[in-house]
Amino acid sequence: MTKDIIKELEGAQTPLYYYDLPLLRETLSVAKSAADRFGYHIHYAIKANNNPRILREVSAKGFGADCVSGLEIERSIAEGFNPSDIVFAGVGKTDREILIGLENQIMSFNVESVQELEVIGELANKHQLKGRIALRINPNVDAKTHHYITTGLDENKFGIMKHELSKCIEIINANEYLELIGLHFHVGSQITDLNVFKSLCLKVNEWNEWFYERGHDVPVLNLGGGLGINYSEPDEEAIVNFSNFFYLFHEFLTVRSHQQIHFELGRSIIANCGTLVSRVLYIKEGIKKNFAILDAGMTELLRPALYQAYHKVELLSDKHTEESDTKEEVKYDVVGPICESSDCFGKDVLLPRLKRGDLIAVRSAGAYGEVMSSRYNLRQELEYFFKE
Ligand SMILES: Cc1ncc(COP(=O)(O)O)c(C=O)c1O
Ligand SMILES: N[C@@H](CCCC[NH3+])C(=O)O
Repeated sequence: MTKDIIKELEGAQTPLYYYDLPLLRETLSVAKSAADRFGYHIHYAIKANNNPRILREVSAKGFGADCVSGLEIERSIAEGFNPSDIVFAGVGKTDREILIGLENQIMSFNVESVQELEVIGELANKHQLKGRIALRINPNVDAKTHHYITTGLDENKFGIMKHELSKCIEIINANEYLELIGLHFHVGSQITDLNVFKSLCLKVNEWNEWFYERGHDVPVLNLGGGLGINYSEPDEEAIVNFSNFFYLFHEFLTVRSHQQIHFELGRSIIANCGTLVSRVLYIKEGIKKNFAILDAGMTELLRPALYQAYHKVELLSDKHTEESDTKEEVKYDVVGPICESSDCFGKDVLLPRLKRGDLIAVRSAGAYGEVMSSRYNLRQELEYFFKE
């Protein structure tokens, strides 16, 4: 963050979400050109951040959208995404949400159970609207990430059970309003070990072959998202290595010439473009610990409390260092104001000696930050700052 922006933030109401739009544009360009090299398609996972200003930037670059609710579909269309580039996943789609997808003729329903497929079939029939289907298969690949954000194991609720796939094919074949367009996979989020994606490719190859042998030469293979970022180095690695990621799929996927490869990327696109900016309310020097109490808490950024996730915490106000004659550093538990002991952004965080009013940045908060915020404790509405 440049000095002039920090100056502007000094006078702003906190807590606020700061979004770096030039970095977002650069990230989108890098991701797109890395994907274009292999003719791959990217759908931005709206669930990571559905702020309308962000969505407009993403849709303007020609990305598709990956949605998990009817309202996400409606918002993405309102913010410029083309319905024919929208995919719709989720284990609990309501009839109303399915109808939104059908009426907008989205690219595909990523179907997660036999019953859901039956309901989509009934509604498609009733309204005489085509429902394009991608069957979400649970490939039983360990994403080696936090167990709360692992989705592709047999014990997870996501995807259709292997023994029910033949039944799905029967349902689709029997309904002229259903069309099988593809297979969908997603094994988890914040995956930093690329070998996980290699294992996924090998499973996808098997399933692609399995369907082909049964007469279904599906045009679309959707590999989901999950590419992780480096939370420790938000400046040094502001943009993840999309080239390596896509190259891996190029190397290990066996694809027939007409098949299109799709991805659903959320975190890797938006995480580093967002920072939660907060102010130190109080410093409490305890017996065993020093606490820096911020005006932001788990209500603004839930990830540390929910997944013990690491986010880099930094002092923003540079006037602090100019004024201070020592470079003394102190360890703080950086906590929020919420009545929960898990309301903590970091323990024993080494920071310059803080004082009331200092601005604090909680980095890499662009993905699953604002969207997971809540009004618990009747918190005030979030504020925003967009770097243009
Ligand atoms: C089905 C599906 N697709 C895409 C994503 C986006 O994942 P990420 O933000 O890790 O790229 C998720 C979230 O994990 C998901 O559940
Ligand atoms: N909300 C999670 C990721 C879940 C992704 C959606 N399946 C996080 O903050 O890391």
